[in-house]
Amino acid sequence: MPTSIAPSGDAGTSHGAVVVRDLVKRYGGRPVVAGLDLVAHPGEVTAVLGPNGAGKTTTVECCEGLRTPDGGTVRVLGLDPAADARALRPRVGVMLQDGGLPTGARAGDVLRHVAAMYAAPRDIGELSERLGISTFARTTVRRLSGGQRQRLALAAAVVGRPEVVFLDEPSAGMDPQSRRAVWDLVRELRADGVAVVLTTHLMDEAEDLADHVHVVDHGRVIASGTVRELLTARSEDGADDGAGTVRLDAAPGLDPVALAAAMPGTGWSATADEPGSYVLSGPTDPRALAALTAWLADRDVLVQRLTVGRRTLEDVFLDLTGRHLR
Ligand SMILES: Nc1ncnc2c1ncn2[C@@H]1O[C@H](COP(=O)(O)OP(=O)(O)OP(=O)(O)O)[C@@H](O)[C@H]1O
Repeated sequence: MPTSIAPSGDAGTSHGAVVVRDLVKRYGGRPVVAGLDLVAHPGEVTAVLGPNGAGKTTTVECCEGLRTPDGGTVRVLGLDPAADARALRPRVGVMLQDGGLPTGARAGDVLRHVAAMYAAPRDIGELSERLGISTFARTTVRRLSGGQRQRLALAAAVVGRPEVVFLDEPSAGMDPQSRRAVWDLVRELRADGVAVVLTTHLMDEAEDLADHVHVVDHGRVIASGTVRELLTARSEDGADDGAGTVRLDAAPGLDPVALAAAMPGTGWSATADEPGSYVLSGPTDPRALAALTAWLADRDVLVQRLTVGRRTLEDVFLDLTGRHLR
């Protein structure tokens, strides 16, 4: 594996609003969560980032007490989510991927009903306004669009002023304006000291919001750290991977190892994404690009497209697994 980014070191501590240790969950004998560790702290956004089927939702559902783990331990605010469900209910907010909302009720009534279950709920009018719920408050849930349901589910998750909030793909299917409203609300929750656990396969969501990211694949955390730590992680040979990515389209069949070796310094890695499409990661500067184009010219290879960009969590995932997040 072309990296030495370590899974979270703090997963072994007992501190944290959410502490998951060595979690195992099987479906039909198949482990979909296979020894997963993570910790989420108050006043932080913790992102669980991974491709479809990585085990993110299953992990969060174990934290919510909706699934029973087959192994390992899960503690939320120091309590067992299954055994202590009653004590946790007023302290934990949950936004499920499918909304989990009663489909026959009107949106506004759903929110009022949920708010009434809490001792000191948020101001419903203010929450509805900022999430744009007022515009569809009289519409029944079954007639709402996917994005509207998401916003209602988010409002229902936070209306009771929880200490911990689990948000599963919170901005999936939303237009840019709604997404901004959701992200602003998440930042406000963090500022209020809430522990926010966010599952997503959207790298920009994780990059923009998360204080700490756990990258999950095949039911395990394969890398963990702040976004900055992950983007500037050091490769196995100790060289700095740097902050740059060069994407190159040219003839298929170029050797990625030779491509990386053509670059100045030791901090370069390269992968052949698909035939004729290459991604190089390393300290991108004018000298590096000159070396690359000279190497290609020496081999009479015509560049069809060459783009230079900053490294993203997508690149980190690609480096770790050889696959794309989506
Ligand atoms: N109730 C279930 N019974 C059987 N298999 C399940 C069940 N729930 C989930 N799975 C399987 O477990 C694996 C992990 O699913 P999970 O929903 O946890 O992944 P995910 O990372 O949240 O993916 P996505 O981003 O698509 O939501 C998938 O292969 C899924 O098909």
